[in-house]
Amino acid sequence: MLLDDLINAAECAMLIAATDAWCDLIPDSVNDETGEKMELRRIECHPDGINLNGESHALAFTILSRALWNLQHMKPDLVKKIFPECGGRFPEHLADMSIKFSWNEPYINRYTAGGAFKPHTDGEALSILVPLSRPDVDFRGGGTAFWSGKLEPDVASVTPPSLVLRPAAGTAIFWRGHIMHAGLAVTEGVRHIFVASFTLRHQTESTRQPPLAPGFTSGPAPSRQRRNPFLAETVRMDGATI
Ligand SMILES: O=C(O)CCC(=O)C(=O)O
Ligand SMILES: [Fe+2]
Repeated sequence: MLLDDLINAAECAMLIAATDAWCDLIPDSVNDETGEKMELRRIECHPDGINLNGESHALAFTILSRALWNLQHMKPDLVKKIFPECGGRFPEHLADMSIKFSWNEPYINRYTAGGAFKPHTDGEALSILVPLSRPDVDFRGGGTAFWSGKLEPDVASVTPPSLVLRPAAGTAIFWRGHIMHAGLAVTEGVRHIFVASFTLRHQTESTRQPPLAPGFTSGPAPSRQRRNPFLAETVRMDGATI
């Protein structure tokens, strides 16, 4: 499924600049066996991260909340199927959910000429990928390939894909975690994408309420009114939320 303009041009440019600055700072990864430079670098852009600038990490969270917001309005029935953890009452139950990412995702993948990502499945409930750079302007080749049906990665790598998507920068691609896909080789230029695979899960009491620092009191139990989990809330020293 495709969703136009999830990230605007200025936001794409900001994420690209932050990624390139990080790559300039940290020497290129080198293949341990061959000693060659890796043409695919994966830079963490986690909402809780600190490696890029603050705007990038905040934007990662915004991108995901925008994506879920749009999905729940455009495809409510599909979203109920994808996230059965929400008890079929998405989005009301979103307030009780937290995001469990695959590995250290979200990442920004940066492909230079020759860079590719072999066929694989992401394994979580939902994957979202947003190209940040412009096909045929910033890079040539590349794109995301998909295979329909059940096949092993080594079979997929010698089978023509069923679909290749090379959408405009800022357009989101969504797919389910069991679908075989790959990043096709970039032939020229640099291709940047934002990518995250995740499942929603219930927050436990321990994730909901971190232990208080010495000197702080927890105050009365918070009320169970529904809140938008994407809005930050401030807890006063007496425990009330403002
Ligand atoms: O580059 C692409 O189009 C695919 C990237 C991907 O599948 C991933 O990072 O998990
Ligand atoms: Fe993937």
